[in-house]
Amino acid sequence: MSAPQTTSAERKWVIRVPASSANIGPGFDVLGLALSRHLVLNVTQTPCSAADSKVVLSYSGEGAGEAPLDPYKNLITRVALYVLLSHQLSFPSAVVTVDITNQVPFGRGLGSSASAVVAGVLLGDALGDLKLTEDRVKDYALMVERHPDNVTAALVGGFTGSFLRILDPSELSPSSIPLAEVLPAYPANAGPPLPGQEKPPQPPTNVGRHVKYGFSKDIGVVVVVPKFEVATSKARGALPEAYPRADVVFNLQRLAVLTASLSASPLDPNVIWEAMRDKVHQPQREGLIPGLSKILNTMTPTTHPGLLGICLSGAGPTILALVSNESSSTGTITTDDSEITLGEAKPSAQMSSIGEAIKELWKEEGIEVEWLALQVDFDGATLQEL
Ligand SMILES: Nc1ncnc2c1ncn2[C@@H]1O[C@H](COP(=O)(O)OP(=O)(O)OP(=O)(O)O)[C@@H](O)[C@H]1O
Ligand SMILES: N[C@@H](CCO)C(=O)O
Repeated sequence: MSAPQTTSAERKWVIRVPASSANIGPGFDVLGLALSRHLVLNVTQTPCSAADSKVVLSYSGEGAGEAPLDPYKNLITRVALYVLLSHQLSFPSAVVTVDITNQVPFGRGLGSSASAVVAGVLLGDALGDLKLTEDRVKDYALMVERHPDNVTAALVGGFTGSFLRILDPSELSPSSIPLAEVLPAYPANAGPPLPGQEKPPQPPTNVGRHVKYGFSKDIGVVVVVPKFEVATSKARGALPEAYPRADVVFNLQRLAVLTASLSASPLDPNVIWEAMRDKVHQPQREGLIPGLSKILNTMTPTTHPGLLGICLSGAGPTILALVSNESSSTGTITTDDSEITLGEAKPSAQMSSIGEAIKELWKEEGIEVEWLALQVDFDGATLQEL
């Protein structure tokens, strides 16, 4: 490994990555929608001697108290270190402070790990002065989070479709290294990797490919977030290895219609609602998310005017409802339960009634929830040097 890079002046960056919802019904491991909640890193790098070098994390918001503050254990800084090591670099000879503010709840199906991984790649990019392209950032993120739906939406923003490319034999070895080698577990008395150790290869190029679909500005988003977590690994463990052909066709037909129907004018609630139904992951996850099928089948455009479609968000347990946006605006408001701020949408009467209706249905299952009115984040991840 080369000596850590040295710097001559203080540098500061802000890294901002949106939350995301994956699948959007039939698009399992394909579709993603970036949402207006954010993970924000304020980073300062102050030059110092190699002996005084350190990385200091502070953390507030979602996951505070749970996310490690040791830079060799925190997901964000471990990913940054992976990017640096694969360029034969390490953390710089500097005091690096990373102030993390997180609005993306853990394990709820709102893409917290994808936001953290994308933020980590951008942190490594900044600290190593690597000037990675967007595609290269995606390659690194996909080496850690190995399905592309949340990562793509968090990185590029908006409504996305993505796939993993079939790799040539020559590319297979760097892409198939185990996650434990990409992100090694450092010892309990954590410290930097020893020189000569832990040099993961750089990923192949263009590991994932994506498109951005149109998404009507007339659509608002209500997310209903239960007060319990479902780990993505557990939710994936609930899925079978093989599916009946009829179920695959059911999803493919709806996926094709859904991607175009969300940018149509006028929006057709009956088409969108039906196109957001799924047979390959939602029914299988019912056991982990009590009341899921009841809610998805009870809430329709007929019973709840303004509702366009409804689905599980990512691996759950959050439910995502797309709602006609016409009378909402962005701002700060107070509801019965909480103050809603920071880019969330001021809910229209229809959004409020849909959020409350889902909350009531979940109450019947003994599950407490919080609902939020959000908008789509069309910008995606940003790295800004101050
Ligand atoms: N900001 C963060 N800082 C550190 N670790 C994080 C951060 N965000 C997420 N993580 C890690 O990722 C885990 C959550 O990942 P998981 O894939 O289970 O859920 P999710 O990404 O929120 O859901 P989904 O992928 O279904 O949208 C957390 O328990 C934590 O270990
Ligand atoms: N497509 C993934 C999203 C979760 O990260 C799943 O549903 O398991």
